[in-house]
Amino acid sequence: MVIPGAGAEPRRPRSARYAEKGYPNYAEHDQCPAPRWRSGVTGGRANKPEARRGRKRGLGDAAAEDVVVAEGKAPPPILQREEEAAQDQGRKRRMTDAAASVAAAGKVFPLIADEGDEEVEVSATEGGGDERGAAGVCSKNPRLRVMKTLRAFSTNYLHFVQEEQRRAESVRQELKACRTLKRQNRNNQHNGGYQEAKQPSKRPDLKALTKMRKDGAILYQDKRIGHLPGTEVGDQFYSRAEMVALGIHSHWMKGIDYMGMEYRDKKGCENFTFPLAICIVMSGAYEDDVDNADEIIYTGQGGNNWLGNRRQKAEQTLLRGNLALKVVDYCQEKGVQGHLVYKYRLKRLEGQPPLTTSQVTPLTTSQVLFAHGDVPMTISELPGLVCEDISNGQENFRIPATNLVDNPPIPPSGFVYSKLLQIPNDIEIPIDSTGCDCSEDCSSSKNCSCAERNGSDLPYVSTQRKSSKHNGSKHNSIGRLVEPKAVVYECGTNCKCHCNCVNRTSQQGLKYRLEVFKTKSKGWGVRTWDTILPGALICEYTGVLRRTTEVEGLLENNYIFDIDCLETMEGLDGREQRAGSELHMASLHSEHDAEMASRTPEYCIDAGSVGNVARFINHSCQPNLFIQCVLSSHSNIKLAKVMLFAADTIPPLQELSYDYGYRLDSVTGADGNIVKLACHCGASNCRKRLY
Ligand SMILES: C[S@@+](CC[C@H](N)C(=O)[O-])C[C@H]1O[C@@H](n2cnc3c(N)ncnc32)[C@H](O)[C@@H]1O
Repeated sequence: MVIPGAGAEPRRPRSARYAEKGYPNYAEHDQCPAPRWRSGVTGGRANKPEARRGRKRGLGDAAAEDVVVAEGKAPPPILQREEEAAQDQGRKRRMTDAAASVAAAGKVFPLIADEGDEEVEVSATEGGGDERGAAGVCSKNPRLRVMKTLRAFSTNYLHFVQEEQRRAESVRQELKACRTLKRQNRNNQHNGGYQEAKQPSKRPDLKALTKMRKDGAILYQDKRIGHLPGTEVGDQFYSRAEMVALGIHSHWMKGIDYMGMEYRDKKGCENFTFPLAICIVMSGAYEDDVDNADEIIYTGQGGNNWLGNRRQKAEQTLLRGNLALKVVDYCQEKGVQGHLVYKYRLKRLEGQPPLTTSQVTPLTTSQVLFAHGDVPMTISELPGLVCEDISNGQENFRIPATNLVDNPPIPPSGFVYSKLLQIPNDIEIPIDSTGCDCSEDCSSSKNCSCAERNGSDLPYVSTQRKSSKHNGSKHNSIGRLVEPKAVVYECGTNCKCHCNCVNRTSQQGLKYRLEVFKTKSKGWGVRTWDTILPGALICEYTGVLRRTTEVEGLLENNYIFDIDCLETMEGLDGREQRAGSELHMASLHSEHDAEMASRTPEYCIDAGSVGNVARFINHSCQPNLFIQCVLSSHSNIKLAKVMLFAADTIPPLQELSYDYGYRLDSVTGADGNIVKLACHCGASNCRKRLY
């Protein structure tokens, strides 16, 4: 058959989609720190600093079918083609093996090379690809490089959001100083300010990409045909900018990424015909798209009213990306709005792993449910529902529990839910007598003393969250931690700002719908129903505040968390050390010399019999959360609150996890022997043991 485009054996492009339309609100974190866990096995090691310092606590190708329409001839409709193909082959099959590329909303389906296939890497400048990763990060594990690059993008993004908000605020203040608009217009300087305020600044996500390009931090800097190491079937991207940061897709807006005619003579490209599509994004923006996860009907690019109602407003042409994708099964037909659009049928390659979400949940069907970032579920419909709300109404959202593992299914038991940390009478929490003088939100204040304590900027930036009809959230603005610190100083009792001030982010309760579910090998776990953005607060780790000496020797309590800001920041064996931590450590030392005298944590949080949803969050060697110590109404870091934040964009139904931070062989039993616990996190870099 004729394949205009593909010469010999076609290689498979990647196809991808991102979960939400529009550009995202990101954040980032470099490395997940080590929280502080105590094993209930014995209290033997609790007073051994060397044990504590360990890991122990704390913490298609478009290619494919050669069904191509002869130039100038109207192609038959897809289904007709399909039928023809099926008849041709004498079996019920929709497309040939070759015709298989695909994605489900928000997922990447790196197309798996056949055995013996070599990945073709093509540099725009010379043969051979270039993958440097997040600003020169040289991890050998491609998956870790992908994670680090995404986190680097988020950090950059949040910094630029913060910078933009500062700029806008200073212009606003300047304008406020003008008495009347009339006077502003007469006054050149102020008019200049007004103009500046009106000038849209470059988008923070694009600024972040520019910076990453400049720093050589884009992971795959040159276009490639085929699978990109480190990306996996089921990966979801919140924005195309993330994909550009990785180098999966080269444009932040266009749907089809392709290699143009200039690649014809490049080394390694001899067997291809160009232009050749290498990656597509299915974002939900085209109303003519159909997404069945294993098979999608993809609308070509162009003619969409991006800035208006996002409907098709003009006919598409068979140029650029559309031409590059014209190598599979495609046709031209009238779309929903009556304009001619190009449609391409793309199918998953046989043998690809199933979608991650369908592996973890019985909720998913073959339909892609998460195009807008949330699971459209009601609690009463949940399969395996054993409890409608483990929080008994204490949280902003109900937290259901499901159990599809035990027979008969049983709910979580043996604890009392408490949204707040319980303070026993014999532990006195100091209260600071000072606070900031800001009115309303501290982010709009020029001289916030709480910002100063955090090193001049507030630790959080407020970003808008897309409203979701599913979660009924009234919380459209989300405070996100720009980067992890040894300690975050929030506004507290004596601050004059409003309770919705962004610098009270951890005091505002749950912002995402969570579910406690029974896992096959780790007991209960927690997963999200909403897309969680990097830097967003998940929840506090609550329980009963105790002296560490009290819990020594407590057997069978797997829910004790040592409060140790230093170790959380330093990480374990340097593994989880966060970017800039030396700086934070230095400032922490200078401010808290007295408390630092002893490195032994004095207090811990015992969630054994009283606690919140955090007590169900499991350990992972490749976690998506990290621990952050937070101080608000007092300054004693030994009594800091322990908060869990998102390290990455976490798609719906993904299990939440953090690194418990045990060091191997650091836990001993009552008999003095080392106790081991197997890890079932399933990460590619799993250490196989929690301790
Ligand atoms: C704080 S609890 C987490 C919630 C717990 N799964 C439950 O059912 O309540 C910690 C305990 O969960 C289990 N656990 C957590 N992460 C695990 C992992 N990656 N592999 C195996 N077991 C894990 C271990 O028994 C651990 O002592």
